[in-house]
Amino acid sequence: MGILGLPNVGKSTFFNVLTKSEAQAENYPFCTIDPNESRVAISDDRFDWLVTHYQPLSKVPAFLNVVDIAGLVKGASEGQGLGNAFLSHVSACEALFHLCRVFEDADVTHVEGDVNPTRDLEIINQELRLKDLAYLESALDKVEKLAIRAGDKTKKAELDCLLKVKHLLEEKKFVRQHDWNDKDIEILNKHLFLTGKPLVYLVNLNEQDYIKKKNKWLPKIKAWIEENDPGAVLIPFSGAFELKVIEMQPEERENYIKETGVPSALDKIIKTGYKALQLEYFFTAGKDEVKAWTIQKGTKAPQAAGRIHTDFEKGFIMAEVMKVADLIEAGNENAVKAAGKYRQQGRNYVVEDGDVILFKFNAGAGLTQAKKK
Ligand SMILES: Nc1ncnc2c1ncn2[C@@H]1O[C@H](COP(=O)(O)OP(=O)(O)OP(=O)(O)O)[C@@H](O)[C@H]1O
Ligand SMILES: [Mg+2]
Repeated sequence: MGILGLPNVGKSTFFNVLTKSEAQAENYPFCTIDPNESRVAISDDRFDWLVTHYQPLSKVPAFLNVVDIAGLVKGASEGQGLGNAFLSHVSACEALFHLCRVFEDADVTHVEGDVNPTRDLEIINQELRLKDLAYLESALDKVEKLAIRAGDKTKKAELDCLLKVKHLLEEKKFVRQHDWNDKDIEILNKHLFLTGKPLVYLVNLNEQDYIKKKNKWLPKIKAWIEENDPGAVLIPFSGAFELKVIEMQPEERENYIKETGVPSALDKIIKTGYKALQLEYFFTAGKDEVKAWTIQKGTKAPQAAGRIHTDFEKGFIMAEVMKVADLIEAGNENAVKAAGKYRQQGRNYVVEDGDVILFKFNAGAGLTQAKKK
C-alpha cells in the first residue's frame, strides 16, 4: 500500500512509526525493503497462540508492504512538483492510504497556506482523476481504432467499458465506485486506473484531539467522504501520538496508554489496509515452522498450496483442514480430530481465513514431469 497525500501532512512520520513499531515488536528479517518501503507484520492473537502451542523453530506472520511516497501537489497530473514521477509511484501500488492533515502547527508549512482537509482531499482526488482521464484518452484512442475502424469485434466490450470509465470520471466519480461485472474487471485490470485502487482515508490529528477523539474537521471529513466516496473507510490517528509512544519504554508506554485510555491506531490501520486489498491468510503449523500464507480471498486449495511450492499445486491430492478457532478451543490437534472437526478437502475447496492446512501432494508428479523435460 502506498501512502498518498499533500506535502507535509505526516506521511513519512506515519511510515516511520510503522517501521519503528515493527523493528521493536519482533526482529523479523527483511522488514525494511528500502528506505521508502517496509514490510509490516500483521499482529494476530491466533498466530501468537499457534506459536506458543507448537514452539516452532521459525515463525513467519503475514505482512503488509507499505510505501512512503513523496507529497503530491496541485497540477501533478500536468507535471507540477514531482508530477508524473510521483504518479507512477502511486500507480505501482495496489492500494492507497490517503492521508490528510488536520493538525495545526505554524512551524510546519502547509502548501495551500492553511489547514483545510476537505479542500486537500479534493485536490488530491482531482489530480488522480485528471491523470486517469489523460491515460484514458490515449487508451480510448487505441481501442477505438481497433474496434471501429479495424472492425475488431473482440474490442467492443473493452470500448464500452472504457466509455463507462470516462463517464464516471467526468461525473467527478472514481473508477472504484462503480459496481463492475467480472468481465469489466478483467478489462480494467489491464489498465492501471489510479482511482480504481482500493483506498483508506487516514486523518492526522494532533495528540490532544486524537485522545479526545474530537476535532471540528472530523464531521466535515466524514460528510465529504459520504458525499464523494461513499462506503470508504476513515481512520483518525495522530502521527505525534504514535511517535511519542513508540519512543517510550514498554512499561512507560503501557501506563501512558492506560492513562489516556487511547490505544495506538497502527494495528487497526494495518489490518484495514490488508482487508482493503481483499487479502486473507491460512496457516501451516508444526514444530519446524508456524507461518501465515497470504492469499487473495476466494483462492481454492490447489492454488493456495501453490503459494508454498509449485509442486504442491501440480501434485495436489487434498488439503487436511482445521479451523484455527477450533484448534484453540479444543487445545490440540487430536482433540480437534476427536470432535470430528479435522476435515479432508478436495481441489474445489475455497480456503478460508484462519484455516490451518496440511497439504497432501504427489511428489512423483512433479518429478516425472521434470524428468520428461
Ligand atoms: N499529528 C501530528 N501533530 C503534529 N505534528 C505532526 C503530526 N504528524 C506529523 N507532524 C509533523 O509534521 C511535519 C511533516 O511531517 P512529515 O515529514 O511526516 O510529512 P510528509 O507528508 O512526509 O511530507 P513530504 O510530502 O514533504 O514528504 C513533521 O515535522 C512532523 O513531525
Ligand atoms: Mg515525506
